Amino acid sequence: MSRNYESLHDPNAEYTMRELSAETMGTTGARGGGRDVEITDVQTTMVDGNFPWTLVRVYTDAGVVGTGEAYWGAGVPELIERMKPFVIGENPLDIDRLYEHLIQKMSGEGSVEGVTVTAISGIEVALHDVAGKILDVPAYQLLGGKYRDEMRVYCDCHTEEEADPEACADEAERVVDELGYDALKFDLDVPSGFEKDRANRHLRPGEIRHKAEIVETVTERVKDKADVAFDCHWTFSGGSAKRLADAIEEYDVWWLEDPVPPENLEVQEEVTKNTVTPIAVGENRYRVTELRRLIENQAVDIVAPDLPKVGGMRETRKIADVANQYYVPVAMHNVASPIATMAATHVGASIPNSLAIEYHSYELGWWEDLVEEDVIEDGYIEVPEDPGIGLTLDMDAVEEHMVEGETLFDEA
Ligand SMILES: O=C(O)[C@@H](O)[C@H](O)[C@H](O)CO
Ligand SMILES: [Mg+2]
Repeated sequence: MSRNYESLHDPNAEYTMRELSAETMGTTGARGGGRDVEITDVQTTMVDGNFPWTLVRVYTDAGVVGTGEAYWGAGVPELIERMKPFVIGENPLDIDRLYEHLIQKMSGEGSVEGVTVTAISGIEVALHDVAGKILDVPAYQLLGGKYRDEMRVYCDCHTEEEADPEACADEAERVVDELGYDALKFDLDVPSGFEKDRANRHLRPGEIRHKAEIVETVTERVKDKADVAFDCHWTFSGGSAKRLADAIEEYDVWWLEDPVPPENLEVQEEVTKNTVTPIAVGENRYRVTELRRLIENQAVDIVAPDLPKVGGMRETRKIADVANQYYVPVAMHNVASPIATMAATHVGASIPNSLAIEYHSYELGWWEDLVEEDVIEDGYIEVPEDPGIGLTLDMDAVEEHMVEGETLFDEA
C-alpha cells in the first residue's frame, strides 16, 4: 500500500484513491499488471547547456525508467529532492493524481507557484515517459492521439550586433538558407537609446523608428521564405507597446512577444485588443489557472506556455484546450534540452491549435548529442513512434556536459 494518500483524502474514507482507480477505472496496462508498478526513486542531474537544463529520472520496480526535464530555476533540484517521498511507492501510471498530489503537498511545504511548479513539471514529464514505456505507446497517445506527424520549429536567432538591422538580416538569411528553418525569432528589446533610462518604459520616436527598421530589414530579407517573430521581454509601457506594434504593422510579423510587463492583465489586454500585430505571451506564467485568465480576457493572440515550467505535459494540454475554445493558437516557448523539447512536441502533436515550438540552442553545437536519436531536421521535429517520450539519453554526453559537482544518474 502506498503511503501518501492521506493528505489528498478524507482520512476516514473507506477507499484510498488507488483502490478506487484499480476497481472502478482500471489502470491495468496494455501489457497487463501495470497497476502494480511502483516508483522506487527520483534523481536529477543538471547539464550545462545554453541554460542549466535540469534532467529528471523516475525509476520503477518494473525496471522501467522515465526521463523528464524541468526548466531551470534556483532550487529546482532541491525541490525535486523534497518531493521524492511524496511519489516513492506510488503508481507512476496515475499521472494526473500524482501531479495534483504534488501540488497539494507542496502548497503546504511552501508554495505552488514559480519554481515549485517548475520542479513538479520535471517529474510529470518523466511520468509520461514511464507510462508510455509501460503501456507501450508514444506519449502523444496518452494525450488523445495526434493531429500531425511533425512539429514546426522556430529558431531563436542571435547576433553579436543585435541592434544592427543588416547584421540581423544577414543572420536571418543564414539560418534560413544554411540551417533550413522557415520560422525565426529575433529580440527587439535591443539597444536603441532607450536603455539609458529603461525604468520609464517609454519608447522615444527615434527608438520606434530604429526597431521598425530592424523588423523591416529582417522581414524583407527572408520574405516568402520564413515567418519572423520579435521578442520584447516585458520591457515597454502599454502606450509604447501600441506605438511599436502599429509601427511594424505593415511588415506583417508572425508575432510580437511580451511587449509589456507581466503583472498587469488590464494593460496586456488593452495592448492586444488595440493592435493588429499579433501579440504572444505566456512563458513566465504558471499553470492553467494563470494562463486561462490571459486567454479568457482575450489578452493574447497567441499563447506561449513553457512546458517544463508551466506544470508539464497535461497542464500544457489543458492550456491548449482552453486556448482552443477561444480560437487561440499555441506557440510553445522552449529553451530546453531535447528531452523537454520532445515532450512539448508530443503535446503539440496532440492538439489542433499548435503553431510551432521554439529552439533556443542553435549556437551550442552539441544540443542533439545529448540523446541518441536525431531530433530537429530541416526545421521540423518528427513525432516519435517509440514508447514514451521516445528519446534515449546519451550518458557519455550527459557526463561530459554536466554542471560541476553534479552526479550522473544511476543505471536503470
Ligand atoms: O522567448 C524567449 O526565448 C526568451 O524570452 C527567453 O526565454 C529568455 O531570453 C530567457 O531568459
Ligand atoms: Mg520570450
